[in-house]
Amino acid sequence: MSKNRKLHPATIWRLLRRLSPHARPYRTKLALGFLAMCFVALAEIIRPWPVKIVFDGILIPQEQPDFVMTQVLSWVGSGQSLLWLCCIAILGIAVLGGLAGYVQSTLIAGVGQRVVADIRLDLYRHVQRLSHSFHDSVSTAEIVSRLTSDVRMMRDLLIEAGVLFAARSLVLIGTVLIMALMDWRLTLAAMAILPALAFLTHRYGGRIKDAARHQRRGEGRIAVVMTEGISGISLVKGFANEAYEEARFSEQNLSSAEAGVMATRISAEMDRLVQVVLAIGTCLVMWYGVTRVQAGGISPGDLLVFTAYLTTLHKPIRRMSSMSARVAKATASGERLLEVLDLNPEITDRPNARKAHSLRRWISIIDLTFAYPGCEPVLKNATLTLRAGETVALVGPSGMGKSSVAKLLMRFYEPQSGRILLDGTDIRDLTLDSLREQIAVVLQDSPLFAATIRENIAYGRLDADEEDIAAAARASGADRFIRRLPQGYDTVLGERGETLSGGQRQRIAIARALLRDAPILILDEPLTGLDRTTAAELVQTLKMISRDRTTLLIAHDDLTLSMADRIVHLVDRKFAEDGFPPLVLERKA
Ligand SMILES: Nc1ncnc2c1ncn2[C@@H]1O[C@H](COP(=O)(O)OP(=O)(O)OP(=O)(O)O)[C@@H](O)[C@H]1O
Repeated sequence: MSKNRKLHPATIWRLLRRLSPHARPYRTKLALGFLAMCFVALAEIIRPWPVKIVFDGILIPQEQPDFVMTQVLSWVGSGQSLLWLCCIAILGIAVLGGLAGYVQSTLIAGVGQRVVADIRLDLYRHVQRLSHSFHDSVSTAEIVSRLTSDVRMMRDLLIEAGVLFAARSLVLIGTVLIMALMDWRLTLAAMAILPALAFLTHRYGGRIKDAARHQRRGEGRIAVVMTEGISGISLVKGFANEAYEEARFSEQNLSSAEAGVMATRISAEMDRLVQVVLAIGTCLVMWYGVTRVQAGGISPGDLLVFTAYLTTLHKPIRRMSSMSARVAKATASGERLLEVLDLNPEITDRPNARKAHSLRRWISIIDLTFAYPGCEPVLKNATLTLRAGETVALVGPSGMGKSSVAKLLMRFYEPQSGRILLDGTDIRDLTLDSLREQIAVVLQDSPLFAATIRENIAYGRLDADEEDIAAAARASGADRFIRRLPQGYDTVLGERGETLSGGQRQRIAIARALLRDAPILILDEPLTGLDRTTAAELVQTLKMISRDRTTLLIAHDDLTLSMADRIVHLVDRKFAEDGFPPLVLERKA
């Protein structure tokens, strides 16, 4: 049996400790919920007593009534008024118990929802801050699944394990206490099945957790296949690969469903065995209880209370066993959440990092060696200087590492050795935010959001006003086509800006970069996929905006290269100035 097949109390404890701070702000509501829960437990415990009183006071009056009966009889007498009192008590218990139950459920469910929202926010914040290496290794859909369904399962853990466990324990302890006061021998007989129930819960909990973990993983994979199939719908249709996608989806779908069926089957199997054990318990109590009544140890009313209690007792025990299954499922989700929460961003601010105030904006890459985890180095002892305000074009065969240089400049990754200096300061001694504030980026396919054009441009500087946004759009040449759109700047774009043409998307991306007004500009193949006329127009715009900025231009084509002051080749993991044999490119006059 694998280590994970059991329901580990230590894991639950670790999860509760880690996640319970989120419940702390709701202490008052939880306390009120707990109070209501005590009322529910009390109602549950006193529920069978009016019937016992009717039995032992009216139907089969006892010669030697017990303490409770003596008190009731001396108070109310044994006539019609006792029957009335019992009826009113039954009603009262139902109404008040129901009310307390309502308060308990609504308060606790409300807190549960809020706690889930807080945990989700925390996780989202954390995921946003994790380094690129994490995002390289985990798919978007997988992250989304952790943020949604796994977090939802946490509510089960916090509420089920933390709160309802307490409620059910209260009922259990109270009932056992009263039973023991009434007749300890009969109580022992009723308790005889507890070890069997505990064993079943323990044994099946681990298996259910295992199956649930498989199901959750399967759901994560479904989300991945689904996201890819839907977001890449043009590709799927273009290659007429609908049937292939369907088969891929169907395989994951089936495997997740099978894991779900397995979890349900194990749950049902456990339920069946629990029922049998409970029936054995009832037989024991009935048999021994009748003997005790005949021997005069307890009254017939007491036996009635006992059998009623047995059902009361069974309920929390049964719920606890099904709860253990839910907790097991939630623990599997919780572990997945902790896996993410326990990760620390690899790239963070150094303790004495200071803010970047780039004045001259020259960049020196010195003796830099960099490799992606587990890969061959992309750069090896590479050295390059970008003087303040110049546009340096980086050229080289595809896959050589040009974009990686840009990512290293933005400190998305850490080099294995060497340094990158900004105005003479190692970028690792600058705060990450201030470093990235110095840089504006235009990529070959800059991502746009499914938001308005205005919001997409303003993403470059969130506090930009209307005039700044329009000015940036005018400078990038986007203003003309935006104004022709029926909703202008309020036009909501399709996912990833797909309702615009490639050239229009690039102009919006340039406007966004312009709005940032950063001293350093990274242009990573900004004209890819554009026709010659559009590209030529954009080159003019880019030339204008890169004039006073230190610009790293990653390019292949001569049109883009015409913007460069200097051309540098990336060959054999090093930078080399122009004139390198495979590419004969002229230095710009
Ligand atoms: N996140 C990553 N993890 C591992 N390897 C990566 C990662 N990103 C890029 N690579 C690899 O590093 C190498 C350099 O990639 P990079 O994107 O920097 O090349 P490039 O010169 O910009 O290519 P292109 O001109 O085609 O855009 C490639 O071999 C690529 O497969």
